[in-house]
Amino acid sequence: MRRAHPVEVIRAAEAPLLAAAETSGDPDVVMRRAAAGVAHHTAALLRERTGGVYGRAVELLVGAGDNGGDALYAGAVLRARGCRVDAVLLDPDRVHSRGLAALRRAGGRIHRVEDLGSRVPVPDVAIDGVVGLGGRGSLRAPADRIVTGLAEAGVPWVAVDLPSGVDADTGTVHDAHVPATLTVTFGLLRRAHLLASPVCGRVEVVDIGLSDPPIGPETVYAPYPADVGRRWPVPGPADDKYTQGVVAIRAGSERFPGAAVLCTSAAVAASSGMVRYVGSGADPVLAARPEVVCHPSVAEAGKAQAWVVGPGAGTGAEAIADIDAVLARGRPTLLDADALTCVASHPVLLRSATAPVLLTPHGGEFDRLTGGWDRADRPGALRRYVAGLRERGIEATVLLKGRVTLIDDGETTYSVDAGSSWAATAGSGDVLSGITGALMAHVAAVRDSAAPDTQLNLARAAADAVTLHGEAARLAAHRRDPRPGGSHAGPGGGRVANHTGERPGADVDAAHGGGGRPRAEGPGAPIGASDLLAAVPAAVAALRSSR
Ligand SMILES: NC(=O)C1=CN([C@@H]2O[C@H](COP(=O)(O)OP(=O)(O)OC[C@H]3O[C@@H](n4cnc5c(N)ncnc54)[C@H](O)[C@@H]3O)[C@@H](O)[C@H]2O)[C@@H](O)CC1
Repeated sequence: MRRAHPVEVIRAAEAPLLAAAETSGDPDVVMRRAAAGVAHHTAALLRERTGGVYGRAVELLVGAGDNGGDALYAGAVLRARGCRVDAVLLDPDRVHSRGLAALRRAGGRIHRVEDLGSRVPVPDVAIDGVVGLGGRGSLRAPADRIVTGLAEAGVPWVAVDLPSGVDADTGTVHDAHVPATLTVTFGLLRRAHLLASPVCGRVEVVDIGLSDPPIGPETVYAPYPADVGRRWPVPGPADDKYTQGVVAIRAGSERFPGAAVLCTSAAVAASSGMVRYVGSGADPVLAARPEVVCHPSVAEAGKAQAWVVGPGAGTGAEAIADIDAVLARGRPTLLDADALTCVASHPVLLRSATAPVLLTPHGGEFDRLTGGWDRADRPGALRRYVAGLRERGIEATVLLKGRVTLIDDGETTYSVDAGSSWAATAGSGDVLSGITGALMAHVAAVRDSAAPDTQLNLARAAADAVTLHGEAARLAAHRRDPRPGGSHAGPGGGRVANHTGERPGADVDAAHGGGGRPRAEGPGAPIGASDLLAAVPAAVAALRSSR
């Protein structure tokens, strides 16, 4: 698992290093170490983009704090490697004076913002040293104007520590922010690197000598794709269809028969156990997947280790009665879509739950459940909602969907960046429910046979399912890419996305890019939920073979 920490923990981990630097008589020794890393990775980006480093133009946008100091020292290193370096000081009276002197000595040029006028030379790369850990809120004028101008000109941004305009702890991306192609941070990931990964670009961590800090309730986790692959359930020599987990699905309605097909088919594709179905969509479900076992009612369904209720299932009296009946069966249950609407209007329903529940709202459904939530603090709003449910005695885990999906069980937050936004398509949530339900059934079956008294780690299972779903979307979109190597890579489809950083086409598209909006997802083509579903086996294979 990757781990990311709150600012308080980072500052505490840095304190002994900084104290030692002070007493050594070289107070900037740590900063220079950090800056050397920034320069190293910026040079690598320059080589990638322009084929070299010598003679390339670098612009530094420098704020008042130590983040600006890092940028100035990095500029001095790049200058020594032959770059032309221009530093724009946003607050010349409070600039880091020793960093500034170092850049001057190296031959860098220094500008005040007001002296820039209508200067338009476009650098090969821009370094964001506006704010780091000490940043609060949106980029302010005139930094916002400079950032937007360069981003629209297609200049890649390297963020020092984290992109300015992104809150380090909440990961909130303010309207005016730096859309980074690359973020270079120091020693430890900050929460924002996992919570706001799409605007961080590739994240590089430079070793500055920090020790591992303690983990706590504010630590954010993200699974490595290879770990998800290692955990993914596949049948072993002693397995049969029951030992791998049976998931039962109550989904679909006259109005939404497709939800039943997508959800059950995804569960079939995700694991080799068994899938039961209850609902009005038995005919289309069987036409798509004859191996699904259909039942006339919840009461008549056979044994299942986990249940999924809600995709397209309706919100009427019958649907509500079925939610109640499913919860009363005492098995881990995933509540999605219409079931969440029912729970929002009848919160008492959750009282029937005698086993863990996983709620999987998107932002709008989370609005309904909470009566409105603080969008400036996504992880905080989620944690508070889960804590409220747990106070009511409900053993709940909540998965808040998005490009970056958050999962919280009251003690642990997982953050999963899908790595692309191709999955933002109708029916994709039904596929996610099926995958997640199958995985829940598997972990419940393993738990029941090995250690029935232990708690289920539903949050981790959900994080694994979201990782697979994102990978399936990416593969589906890329398999249609006719460029050599971009598509038709066959099952496994090539390299698995590095979800901390890889953002194909991480640049900013001027056509769409007012304010530095990230460009769409590089190569690939839009997909539907059926395409995503069809890519599930390839995604399992890709994760299982990733290292
Ligand atoms: N402490 C350490 O050990 C190290 C710190 N380093 C760097 O130091 C940074 C932290 O430095 P600081 O604590 O000085 O804080 P920052 O440099 O992040 O920012 C502080 C300044 O920015 C202003 N500010 C806050 N929000 C703003 C906004 N939206 N627009 C404009 N100005 C704003 C504040 O008023 C304050 O003057 C780290 O992010 C990292 O880059 C590195 O040198 C590595 C070592």
